[in-house]
Amino acid sequence: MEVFPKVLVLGPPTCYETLQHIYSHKFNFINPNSSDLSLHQFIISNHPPSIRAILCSASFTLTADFLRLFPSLGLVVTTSAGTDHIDLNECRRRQINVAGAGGLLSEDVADKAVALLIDTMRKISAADRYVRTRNHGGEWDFPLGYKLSGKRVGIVGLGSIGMEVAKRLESFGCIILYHSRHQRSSVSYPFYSSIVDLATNSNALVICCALNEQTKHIINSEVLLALGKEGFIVNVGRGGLIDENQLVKCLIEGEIGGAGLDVFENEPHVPQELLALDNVVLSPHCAAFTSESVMSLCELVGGNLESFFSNMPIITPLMLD
Ligand SMILES: O=CC(=O)O
Repeated sequence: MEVFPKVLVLGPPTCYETLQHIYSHKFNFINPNSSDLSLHQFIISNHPPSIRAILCSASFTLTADFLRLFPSLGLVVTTSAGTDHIDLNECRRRQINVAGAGGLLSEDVADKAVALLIDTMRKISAADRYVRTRNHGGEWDFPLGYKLSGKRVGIVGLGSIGMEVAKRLESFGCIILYHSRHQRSSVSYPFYSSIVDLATNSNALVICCALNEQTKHIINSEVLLALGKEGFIVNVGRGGLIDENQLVKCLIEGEIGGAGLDVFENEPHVPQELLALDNVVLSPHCAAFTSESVMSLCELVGGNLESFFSNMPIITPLMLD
């Protein structure tokens, strides 16, 4: 009987069902989330020593301790653009390859960022609620939103997602400014090394950088106050980039104009206070996923696994130096 390489599935990623369908004749997917195997049962089983690859989504945290359960591990494939859920130091130390989504999700995330910005500024979701709850006759008297065209939008993190956001917002007539780890010589947008200065000079901030020790709570109360009462913030990065308690406080006290949030600090928990605010648009961490991106992810993940198990270079390696 042919023995297929074992791939541990954690998360499980949105594309897993399709992937399983296409690749179950090549890989032995082990999904401890399934009804017949719990994670604990899996860990104490005889599987861990023979696991050579892990497939995960951003919702499963791969700590160094967890990775140490797999002495033969050679590859981690994540279906996410972000890699903050993986202990990259441990992967580097053990020379475990890490494959990410590359730039595959950038366009979808950028579309969602722009949608959230327009939604919060033009009150689209609030208008929808308004019509649904007042559709019994009587005058309409809906509050004014803000024009997007001509606004100064500060992008935090001008990587592949940030660049797609900039491109889209330029075509809406916005003026793009940015903050990034380094100034980029390939763009002429004004660069701000200080995020408070960026906020002071922006009507809206779009947060698209990676979460790491340097960027945790990069958006704190000082930044939010600098953004101001008519300023808007959109987060399609990670919840931990914003000090959520301070964000909630600023929204309640009217210190900023509104927020469009795809991500939260303690997912799937969303602070109760946000649910009651009409100037906040909430989304369940799904900016990256469309029918099309999930199909493309399947192909990419399958390609990365096939390359790894045939000793070829993986397609979208993360450079761990
Ligand atoms: O959040 C989703 C991703 O990182 O792709």
